[in-house]
Amino acid sequence: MSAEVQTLLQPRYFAWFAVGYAAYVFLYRIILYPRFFSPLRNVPGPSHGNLLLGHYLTIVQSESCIPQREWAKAHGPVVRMMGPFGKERLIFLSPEALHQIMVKDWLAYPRPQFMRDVLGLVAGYGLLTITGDAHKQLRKAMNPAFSIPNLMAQTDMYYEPIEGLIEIMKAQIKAESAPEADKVFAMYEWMGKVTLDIICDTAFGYETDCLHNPSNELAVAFEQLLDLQSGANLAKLIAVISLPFSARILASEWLFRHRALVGSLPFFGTLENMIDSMYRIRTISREMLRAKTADLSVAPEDMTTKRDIMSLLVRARKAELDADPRADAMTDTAMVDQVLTFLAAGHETTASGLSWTLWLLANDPESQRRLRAEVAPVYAADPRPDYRTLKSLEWLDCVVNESLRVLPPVPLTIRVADKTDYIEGVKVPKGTVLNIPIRVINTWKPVWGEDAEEFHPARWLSLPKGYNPTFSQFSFIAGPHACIGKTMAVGEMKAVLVALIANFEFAPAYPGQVAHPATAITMKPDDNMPLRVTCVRA
Ligand code: HEM
Repeated sequence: MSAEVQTLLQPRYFAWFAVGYAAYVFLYRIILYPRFFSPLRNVPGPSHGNLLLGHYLTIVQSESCIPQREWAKAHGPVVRMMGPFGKERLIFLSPEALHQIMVKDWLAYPRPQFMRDVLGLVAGYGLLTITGDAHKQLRKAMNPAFSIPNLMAQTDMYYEPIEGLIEIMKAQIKAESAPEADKVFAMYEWMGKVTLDIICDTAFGYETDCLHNPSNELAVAFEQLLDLQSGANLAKLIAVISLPFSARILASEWLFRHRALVGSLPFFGTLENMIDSMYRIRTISREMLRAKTADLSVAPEDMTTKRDIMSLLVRARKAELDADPRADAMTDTAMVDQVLTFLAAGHETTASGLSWTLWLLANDPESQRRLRAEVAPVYAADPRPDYRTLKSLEWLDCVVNESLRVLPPVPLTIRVADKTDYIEGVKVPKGTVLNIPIRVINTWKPVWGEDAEEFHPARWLSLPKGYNPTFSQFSFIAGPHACIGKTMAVGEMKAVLVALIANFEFAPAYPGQVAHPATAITMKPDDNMPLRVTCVRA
């Protein structure tokens, strides 16, 4: 080694290099580049925000999508905002841009790695985390479970949990000694139980009955996980997950056994409960899979019955291995991840959608009365309306569409540009993170008018001129990554609402009640949505 190289390797020179590099990052990447050199520097948007963190803290500490909505109002449908360390982010709202990002060039705009890692951890490495050919293949295998004939056959399975819910609520109201016989229910908690029972039964043929069994392990673990949902905890998770190998370590048995270590850490302590609940949910999913694999009725030729999600997966794997025992079939761990994806994606979203709908109806007695007038005779004729009947109820359709528009359970999604390209005439450099603020798109005044942020179900009876059926109400997004469970979720919400509205009247729990949407991945009421419930049907 030459003397010059030896000199350069001395610790004090290393320190100088480190200081020089940090100064370069700070001065050039964080201050100079976004202001003077970036091709995005002239895209309209808010001023640069915090020197180091940009608008990150504003976003994490605010109600979901509210800052983005204000920026879009001030700057228009293409907005530049700042992420941490000088990283620029773009917001796009127009149908043309959304079509390019989500539909036409979807492969060039995947979910960013940190998002896939977070989703993989809390919702399994499945449809939500893969892309390209692997995604196309899995989606094709899953589609039959969400076909209209399958959903029509499935609708009747929603009613056992729904009837259980109605019975419990009536009994609890009756037990109240107050003469007006009403009771405040934490509706989000009850919606969580009913949707968990429904998804476990319809998707996995697994009976949880968390409605009657509050200590059900799966329900308790999900409750614990959802209680931790907040922008701050999500930020901690993203910080941890960006470390190498952390995603796998966080899901490992070793960390579960040593989770107390995490609990003792300052700042990151809350991750202990997250590790605990995620591990328990995985264990139960593994049990569901084991039971299903052992169920001999899930035979490859049995295509008429057992079209639930897990049977489809188990059957596809069995057929693959029967044809070639050395085939590279899905492992048990990969199958558990699929189970987790459907449990997580299909349960809490629908519970939040239902809770927000009840909240909006509680604050709009006229819309609620009109809904009751529509559904009560249907319910009286048959308390288990089928798929077609649910679909035919016009006002119910307006209410569900409008609630999902104003308070979408998934308020925001993110993509990253995998190549440099132009969107809406803006040159978007490779690596730019794109914000798709669903809540802002859904309440965009140039499309929906001045009252865009208000709940008016009647607007669906006469849609505005600028309405685009794919991109104006974007709650399930569009394109190859669009929600596979959309039709199921809407049908399930309608079935629950028919029974609830036919039997009960909903009002705010106390005067001046305000809703507080808490967001991490989904947007849920952070106070479990207490509502005052009165029985209107014996
Ligand atoms: C009101 C209820 C629901 C809402 C608002 C909703 C919304 C969404 C959204 C916005 C996405 C796209 C996420 C992204 O790409 O960033 C998505 C994807 C997905 N949803 Fe839903 N969802 C709901 C219910 C369900 C149900 C009931 C299921 C299944 C039983 C489900 C399964 C999935 C899956 C598997 C994906 C990933 C699709 C893919 O990438 O191919 N969802 N959902």
